[in-house]
Amino acid sequence: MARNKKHLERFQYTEDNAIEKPFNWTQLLRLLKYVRPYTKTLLPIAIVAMLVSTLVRMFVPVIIGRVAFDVAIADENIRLLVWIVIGISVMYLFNYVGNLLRIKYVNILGQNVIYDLRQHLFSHVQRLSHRFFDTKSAGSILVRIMNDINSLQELFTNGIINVLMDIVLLSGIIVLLFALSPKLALAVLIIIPIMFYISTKLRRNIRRSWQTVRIEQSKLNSHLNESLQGMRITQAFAQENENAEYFEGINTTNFQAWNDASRKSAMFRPFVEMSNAVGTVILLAYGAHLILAGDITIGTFVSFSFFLGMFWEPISRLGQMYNQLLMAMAASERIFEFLDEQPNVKEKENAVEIMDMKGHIEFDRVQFAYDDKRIAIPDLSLEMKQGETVALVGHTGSGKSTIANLISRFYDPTEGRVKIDGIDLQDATIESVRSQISVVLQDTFVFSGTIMENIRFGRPDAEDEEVKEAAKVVGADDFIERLPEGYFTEVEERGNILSAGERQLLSFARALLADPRILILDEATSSIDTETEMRIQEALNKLLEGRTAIMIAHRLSTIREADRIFVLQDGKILENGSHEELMEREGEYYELVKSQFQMLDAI
Ligand SMILES: Nc1ncnc2c1ncn2[C@@H]1O[C@H](COP(=O)(O)OP(=O)(O)OP(=O)(O)O)[C@@H](O)[C@H]1O
Repeated sequence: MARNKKHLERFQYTEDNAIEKPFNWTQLLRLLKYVRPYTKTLLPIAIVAMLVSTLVRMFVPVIIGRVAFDVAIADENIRLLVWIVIGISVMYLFNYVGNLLRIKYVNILGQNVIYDLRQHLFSHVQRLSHRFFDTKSAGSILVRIMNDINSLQELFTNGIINVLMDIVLLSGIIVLLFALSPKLALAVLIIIPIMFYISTKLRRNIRRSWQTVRIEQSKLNSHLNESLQGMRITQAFAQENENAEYFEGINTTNFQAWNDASRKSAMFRPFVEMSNAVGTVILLAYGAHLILAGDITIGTFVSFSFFLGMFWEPISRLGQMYNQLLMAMAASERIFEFLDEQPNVKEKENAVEIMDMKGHIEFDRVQFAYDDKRIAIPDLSLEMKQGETVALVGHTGSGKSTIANLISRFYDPTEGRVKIDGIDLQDATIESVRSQISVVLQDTFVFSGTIMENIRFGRPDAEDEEVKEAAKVVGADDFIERLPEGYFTEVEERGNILSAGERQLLSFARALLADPRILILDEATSSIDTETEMRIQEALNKLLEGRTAIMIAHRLSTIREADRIFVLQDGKILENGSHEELMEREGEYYELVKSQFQMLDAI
């Protein structure tokens, strides 16, 4: 059994997925702020509609008991009885219309709030810095924007109004019961705490047990899946017995979870019926006694029996609502955690626009660390002149991409300054910096849409002709024209119908269209074969013309033409100069080139 437990440790149910959290007023008030824009429009309509239908439901039993029974029937007044029937029918009509309007407006309100919240969260997440995305998986962000917000839907659609309605209904009924007969009211209301217990505690207990069942089932599924996939290995190592023991452990836990949940569920209905029965017995016994003693009329007794049947619904809903609130606490905690996240790269209030960027880049004693533990760049000073093509080379992890990230201001240096045209990037507006810099990455991201739209992403206001021209310059139009619908071919997200090289040509076109002052090519030519490479070398030269360009490449053949090459190691510059100068020096660069040639020779 100990072994089974060890095995189970592999399938942890993490705290991040907590389904419920304790109730928290501050959080609830913060959530309710999203209703504020509708407090003058949708909310009042829904509340009035709710009040109308609730009042009808509250007064009909009194009219039936105290007027129909005690007056009309007692006096055999048929005329009055007919009027009562007509009156109640009209009231029910109001009730019907009230319900209709309440449900309609409550749904619109809920949808609006969910829409606002999702929009707010998405635009906030979009503004967060790279550092945030470094530490969060896309999946976990997706879950918060979709599932967590969805789980608040019920709270905002029915929750708020239902709570109001149920509180009005319950307190109204209690007041009426006391007005009709305080003694009988006291006796009958004993069942309310029992009902509360059933609807909150017992129900929550049941729900949690079913959650455990689901968790156990998913563990069982994962284990089964893994077992079947690894069957050959299991058999090859003759581990069937061990495996069967593991399986038995998970299977037993699953079985126990089911038993527990079914046992608790089975208690629910009998409990509800029992509490109703207790109420009925009290009403019948004590009510009859009071009638005989002349304390209450038959009509009062009738009203009481109507009201008794009306208790369960609001109490049950309030209990359910409370449980839902605890679930909303967990979801909103996760949502607010993201909303409270501030971008690491902040814009100063008096930030300046870098107009007509020239592209002169300077690193002034820059230090940078992604986290507290490791320093990616200890102390770097360098200069890239306007219009220069600079190549960054060095082993994996030497800091090439980090330098590019600092130029685009995806991160701020921990110390020192990065300047463009003499302006410290931390004093400039983010938009003015990034809009004049283009980054072409090795893994080109293709959005779902047409090829045309994907290239136009570089400059949304570009005409079709300009898009085509850009594609032509980088030599991408050949393959685009060959696609079934040319520029209007739809590519799915990530562009699976295109080869890696084609995707890269596409990103060149995108960058050219954007016409940036600074161009960063991060391993951008790695997926292009040697033949295509030669073909686009010329195009690349066009792309680089008149701009400052930073090329990051492992394949040293692509950077031979660069004006200057920086050789990096551990975030420091080992040497810099043109290809010829560095080859002559026979230093680190020379070694790198030599080792690449040896590798090629060996192939
Ligand atoms: N987002 C990140 N979070 C934490 N550390 C990072 C992150 N990105 C890079 N690093 C670390 O910073 C150092 C420099 O990385 P960088 O990506 O700049 O290297 P590189 O020279 O571009 O490498 P490669 O050639 O493999 O792309 C490495 O030690 C790397 O582990």
